[in-house]
Amino acid sequence: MISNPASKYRAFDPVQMHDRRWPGRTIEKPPIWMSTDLRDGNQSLIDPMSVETKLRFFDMLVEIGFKEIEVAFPAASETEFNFVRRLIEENRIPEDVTIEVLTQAREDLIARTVEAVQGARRVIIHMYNPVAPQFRRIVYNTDIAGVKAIAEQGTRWIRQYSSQYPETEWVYEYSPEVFSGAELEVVKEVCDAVTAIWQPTPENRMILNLPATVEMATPNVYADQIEWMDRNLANRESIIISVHPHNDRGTAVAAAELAQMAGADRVEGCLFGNGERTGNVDIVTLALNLYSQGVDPGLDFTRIDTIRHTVEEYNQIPVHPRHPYAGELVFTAFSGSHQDAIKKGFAQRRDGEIWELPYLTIDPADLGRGYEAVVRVNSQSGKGGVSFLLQQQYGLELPRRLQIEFSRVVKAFTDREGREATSADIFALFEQEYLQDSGAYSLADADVTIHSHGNKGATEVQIQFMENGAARTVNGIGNGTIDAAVKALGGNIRVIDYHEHALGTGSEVEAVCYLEMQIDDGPAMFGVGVHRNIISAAIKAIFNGLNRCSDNVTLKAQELESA
Ligand SMILES: CC(=O)SCCNC(=O)CCNC(=O)[C@H](O)C(C)(C)COP(=O)(O)OP(=O)(O)OC[C@H]1O[C@@H](n2cnc3c(N)ncnc32)[C@H](O)[C@@H]1OP(=O)(O)O
Ligand SMILES: CC(C)C(=O)C(=O)O
Repeated sequence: MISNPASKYRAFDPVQMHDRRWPGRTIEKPPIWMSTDLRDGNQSLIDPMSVETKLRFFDMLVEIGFKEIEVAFPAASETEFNFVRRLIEENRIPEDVTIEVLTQAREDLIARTVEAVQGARRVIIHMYNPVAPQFRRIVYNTDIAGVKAIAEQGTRWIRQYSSQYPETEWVYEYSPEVFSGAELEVVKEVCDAVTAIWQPTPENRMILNLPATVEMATPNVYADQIEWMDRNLANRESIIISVHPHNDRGTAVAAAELAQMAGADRVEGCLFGNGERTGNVDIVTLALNLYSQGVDPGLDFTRIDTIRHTVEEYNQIPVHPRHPYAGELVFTAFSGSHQDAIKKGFAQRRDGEIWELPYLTIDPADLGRGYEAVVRVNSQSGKGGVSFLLQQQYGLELPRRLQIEFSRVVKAFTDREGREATSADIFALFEQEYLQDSGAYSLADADVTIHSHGNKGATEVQIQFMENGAARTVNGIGNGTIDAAVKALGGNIRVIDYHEHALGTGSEVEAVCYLEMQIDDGPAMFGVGVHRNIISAAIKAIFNGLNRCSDNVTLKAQELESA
């Protein structure tokens, strides 16, 4: 890089407009979408698509809901030409879908293009020629009158050749190429001249497509350019203003949105932003941005993962894992505070409510994605993520202090392994820590007797267990099972907290008990028990806790006389 970029590059001149209206507007309806995946997307690929691939891509675009699809530059190659013929001859174009084809303003190319679409019910024939000063000077060696004459002549040829097929409904689209870098008065002069030749009416409108062929300025500048055209074009009521933003500065989505606020009726782009250089504007993002604002975009991305995989295969270009809405990781939180907020959001969410999940702009389920990838755990994660996964995948609802205790176990794992802990890893760690019967203590059997004693009921528990290989039997009476079990085991166990819930459903249901306890002055820690019987689950939780602190434990349990 050079130390003085101003010696090589210059800032884009802003549009002089002091009463611009677009900043105060909002987008309340979708634009007319036009997919150019099979044309602008295709022309940017290392290996352009085969006819078969284009046929499958076309079907997918139809399924998503596109009503206008630029299918080819038919004069470019046999593949392009044959693809258009197959669409038409095999009746593959649904009644409500219009195909579009692109041509330069050259007679032979126009003739070939019209030949390619013969027999189609309705066609948008799209002609472009560069009008921007750089192109006039460098590419055409001509002036404003020269580029205007090319546009006019090309439009006449299109009229002439297309009129040979009156059974087709012809819609004309004209693009003053590199609109983004052209003088607005010049663009207006050329576009008005083209309009005057085509003579659109409010009933039969033509499309003026104003491309950011190269994105050259901040998106507000593009919006100003579009608003200027909206306000100054002749015969505006007979014109559909279309935009075609490229993404050279990485702001094509913003440019397309501001352009709609500025008066654009139609947007051309590609799925996931494929296209020349940095790509065309991404229609998936635009559509789902609308959706997230409560506006039906008219395009269906319910199966976003399938669409993404298919497009990756057809384009032979991967979609970035962080691509808005579609990337593999975009609904995934690794960091603790995000996971905590998401977990709380899910816990508080009720069906039918407005979506207000922290960090998740839309419900992944609306795009056919599950919630399992919403939270993933690595060394940046906290208790929220760990407990979310145990709850979502295994139905375990850990009490808060157990979440804190267990997340240390997981943190030690992720630090040690230097990698993500999957749900399976986390559950294995949980099983290892809390659900194993091995250890110094193991429960063999327990009998519970309820003594009514009038209103002052008492519970008696007899427990048979192994302590360091020796069989023992103890007995205790208390206010409830846990109290009685604790007394049977010697009374130096203090229960601090207790939670239980059902696990599973139907005949497979089990009970899980979480018991926080302290032995003598030792640290508080949890034991967990799972059993079909809730009482056994509670006693197992005590034994699990004993095993977890067995190094510091001396039970004061008194052997039963009879044992
Ligand atoms: C911004 C865009 O995406 S525009 C679309 C671009 N897409 C493509 O180009 C893909 C398909 N293109 C092709 O396959 C080829 O370019 C073809 C078959 C159409 C034409 O190929 P060629 O005849 O070899 O011409 P080439 O592409 O090199 O074009 C250059 C010539 O066309 C002229 N030209 C370029 N664009 C246009 C236009 N829109 N209208 C009129 N003339 C044009 C150039 O000035 C140049 O003329 P010159 O030879 O007199 O200097
Ligand atoms: C043909 C035109 C619309 C184009 O692709 C561009 O300007 O980027």
